[in-house]
Amino acid sequence: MRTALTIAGSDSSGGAGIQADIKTMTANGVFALCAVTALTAQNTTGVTDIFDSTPHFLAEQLDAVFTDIFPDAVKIGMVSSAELIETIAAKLKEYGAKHIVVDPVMVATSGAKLLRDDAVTALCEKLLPLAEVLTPNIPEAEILSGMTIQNAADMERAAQTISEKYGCAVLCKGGHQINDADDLLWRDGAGKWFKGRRIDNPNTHGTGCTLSSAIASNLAKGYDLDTSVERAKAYISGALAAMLDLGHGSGPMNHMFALKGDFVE
Ligand SMILES: Nc1ncnc2c1ncn2[C@@H]1O[C@H](COP(=O)(O)OP(=O)(O)OP(=O)(O)O)[C@@H](O)[C@H]1O
Ligand SMILES: Cc1ncc(CO)c(N)n1
Repeated sequence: MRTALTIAGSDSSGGAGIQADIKTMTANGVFALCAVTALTAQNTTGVTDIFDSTPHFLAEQLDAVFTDIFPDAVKIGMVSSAELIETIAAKLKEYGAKHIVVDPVMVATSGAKLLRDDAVTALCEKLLPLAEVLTPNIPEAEILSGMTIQNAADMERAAQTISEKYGCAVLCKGGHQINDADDLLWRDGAGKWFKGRRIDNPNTHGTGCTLSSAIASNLAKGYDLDTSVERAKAYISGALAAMLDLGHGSGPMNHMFALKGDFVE
């Protein structure tokens, strides 16, 4: 069985972060490994508190994983401080990790800030150059490119700028602002649009975590990047289309939409 590692924060509401990643990897047929960067006290209406792992304890988790079950792909999500980012970058280099997907998580769907301002530089200098693909949404792409994005042409310019700056592919997500379900992949000097069917579902908590984990799962299984993005979009469309409705805010998706009924021996 292929394996994928998520390095991310825990979401107590189960819809984003490590929990979304593990469900996504499992649903996509790979064995999920995890290293927790932080605990968040969070639900569908917001984040009330964050408790960071120490850099030492994060390094211990990464050593434990890489020296035993070497992951076929790695997904990185919420990492709130420069010290934790530096720890991850050093360990990924030490072990020669492959197929690294970085979701540059900065702000939660609910508006909570998940990355400290002083950590943006560490993210850009240490982690982004290790990535095979980055998956920013529009506000994140604006910060990483230093440009304002108002339309599809701006998305293309920003993705190209980020890709050239950090030497990796960039999947800029149209998200909830421009072309809801249309994402742009910029790689090797050219852009390709992945058009999605817009699903009228207000419950989008954890969509970014889910998409990046689905891409990592497909890379782990040996698919090329274009195919991995295509398959990840099909997966997230299925999870959104299942129309789960939990909680008082923007709720989680049904990651297990393809499971049929209860397990019986
Ligand atoms: N209503 C929708 N219908 C279909 N696909 C959608 C919809 N909303 C988002 N998506 C898709 O979900 C994926 C994640 O994109 P999104 O822009 O929501 O990420 P994000 O803003 O990083 O997520 P998060 O809210 O978890 O931080 C993308 O592939 C996007 O096209
Ligand atoms: C732990 C965690 N990671 C990422 C996100 C982004 O959706 C979130 N809300 N919570």
